[in-house]
Amino acid sequence: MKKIRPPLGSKSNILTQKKILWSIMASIKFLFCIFEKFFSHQLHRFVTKYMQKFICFMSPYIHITFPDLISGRYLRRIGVYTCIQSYLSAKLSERAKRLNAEVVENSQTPLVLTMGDNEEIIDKFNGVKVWWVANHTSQKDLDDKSSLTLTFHKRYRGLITTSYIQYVLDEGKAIAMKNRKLKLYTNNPSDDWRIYKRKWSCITFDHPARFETLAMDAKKKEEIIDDLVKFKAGKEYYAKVGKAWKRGYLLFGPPGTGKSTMISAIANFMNYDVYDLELTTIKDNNELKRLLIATSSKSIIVIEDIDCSIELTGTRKEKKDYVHKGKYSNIEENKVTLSGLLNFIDGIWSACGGERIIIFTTNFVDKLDHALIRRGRMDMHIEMSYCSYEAFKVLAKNYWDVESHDGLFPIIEKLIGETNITPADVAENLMPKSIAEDLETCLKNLIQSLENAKKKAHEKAKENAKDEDEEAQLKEEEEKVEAIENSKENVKKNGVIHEFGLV
Ligand SMILES: Nc1ncnc2c1ncn2[C@@H]1O[C@H](COP(=O)(O)OP(=O)(O)OP(=O)(O)O)[C@@H](O)[C@H]1O
Repeated sequence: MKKIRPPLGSKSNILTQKKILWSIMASIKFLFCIFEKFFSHQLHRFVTKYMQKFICFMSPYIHITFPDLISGRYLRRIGVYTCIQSYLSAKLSERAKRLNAEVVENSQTPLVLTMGDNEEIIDKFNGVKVWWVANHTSQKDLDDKSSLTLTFHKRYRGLITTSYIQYVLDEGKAIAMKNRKLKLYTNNPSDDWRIYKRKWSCITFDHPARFETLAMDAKKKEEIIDDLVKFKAGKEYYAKVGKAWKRGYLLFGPPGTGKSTMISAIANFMNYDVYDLELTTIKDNNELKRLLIATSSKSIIVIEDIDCSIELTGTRKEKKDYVHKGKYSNIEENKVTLSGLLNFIDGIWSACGGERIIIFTTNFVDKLDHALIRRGRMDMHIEMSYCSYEAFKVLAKNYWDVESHDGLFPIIEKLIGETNITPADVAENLMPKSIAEDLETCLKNLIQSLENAKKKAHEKAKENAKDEDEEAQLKEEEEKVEAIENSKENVKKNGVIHEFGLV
C-alpha cells in the first residue's frame, strides 16, 4: 500500500523536521561532550584552533580588532581606540540602537554616547560596506577589556587597511580634539619624575579669555589671528619649505597689559593645550630636552618672564638670585644655559611632534639676548601696550555690555589719550565692587583713576625735570671747579717751565 506523505508545510511535517533538527543538535552536543571528556586539553585546544582557522579560511570576511589599551589610565592620551570611538560616536550613534552613556570629565560635552556592548553599526566608504562591533569583556580578577572590531570583505582589504582606517583615525582625532577640554601642564621637579612617573602635571584649562574680549588695537589683533590661522593650516607649507611646524611669539610690555590673557586667548582659539615651563626648577639642558620630548603636538609651550628665568648672556646664574625660591633654592647653579634654550626652540629635537607654538613673555625686552628673540626663533614680536580708547571700549563692552555713554566716554577718551594706564587697571575700575555700583559709578571711578595717574605722571615728570636741572647745575659747577683746577695746574706747570727756561 502506498504511503501517503503529509503535504509540505503541514503541521505533522514541521513536527518531523523539528525532531530531526533536535536529534542532530543533540548528537553534536553528545559528540562534543565526549570529545571534551576523553581527549586531552592540548588536543582540545589544537582542534579548536584548526576549526577557527578553517572557518576563517572559508569566510570571505576580514576582522580587525582595536583594543582599548590605555583604559583607566589617569593621563589618557588620544589613542587609536579613542579616535575610532569618537568617530563612531559622532557619525554613527544615531544609527545604533543600544548606546552606552558615559560622563567624561575632560570633554566639552559632559555626556558622551558610545556604542553599547555587542552593538553593530554599518558604515560606508567609497561605496564599500563595513561593520563595526563594540565588544566588552568583563573577567573575574581581571581588568575589563573593551575593543572595537571592524569587519569587511577581503576584496577591499587594500582600500580599508590603507585609506578607510586612516580616514577614521583622522576624523576621530579631529572630533576628539574638538570635544576635549584643554589642559594646563606644569613641569614637575626632576627628583619627582621617578616617584610620579610623570614629567608634567596637568589640570583642566578653563580660562575664559578669547580674542573678542582681549583689549588691544584691532589691527594688531587681526594680524595675530591671521598668523595663527595660517600656522594651523600650514602643515603642507612647512613640509614644502623644509621647516619644522612650529612658531614662536614674543609678548612684551609692562605688567598688566594682557600678556597672560593673550596666551589664554591663543590657547582657546587654537584649541591647544598649554605647557607652562618653569625654567628655574630644571637642573640642566638635558632635562629641558626631556621635558620637550614629553610634550604633545597641538600645544603651546610658555616661558613667562623669560628675563627672570635664565642668565641670558649664556653664562650660568646662581639659583638663589631667582624669584622662584622653592625646593631648589639651595641648589647653587641653574645649568640651563642660553645655548640649551636655543636648542630647545629650534634644535633638531624641537621638530618632534610638530604643530607647536612657543611663547616667551617679558616686561623688559631690551634685556633679552638678540639670539634668543631673532626672527625665525621668535617669529612675531607682539607689544602689549597701555590701554588705548579703542581697548577701553572692548573692556566696557566686556564688563557692562555698553558701546557708548554720552556724558562720560568723551572724558575718558581725552584722559586716556593723555596718560598711561594698563588694561588691568581699567578692568579693575570697571568691575563693580558691590551690587550698589552701577555703570556710571564705575566710569566715574575710572575717570578718577585716570586723573590720579595723570597727576602722578605730571609730578614725576616735574621731579625728573627738577632732578635733571639739579644734575645739570651740579655738572656745570663741577666743570667750573675742574676748569679752575686745570688753569691752576697749567699756571703751575708753565711756572715750572718758566723756571726751567731760566735755568
Ligand atoms: N589686554 C587686555 N584685555 C583684557 N583684559 C586684560 C588685558 N590686560 C589685562 N587684562 C586684565 O588684567 C588682568 C591681568 O592681566 P595679565 O595677567 O594678562 O597681564 P600681564 O601683562 O601678563 O601681567 P604680568 O606681566 O604682570 O604677568 C587679567 O586678568 C585681565 O582681567
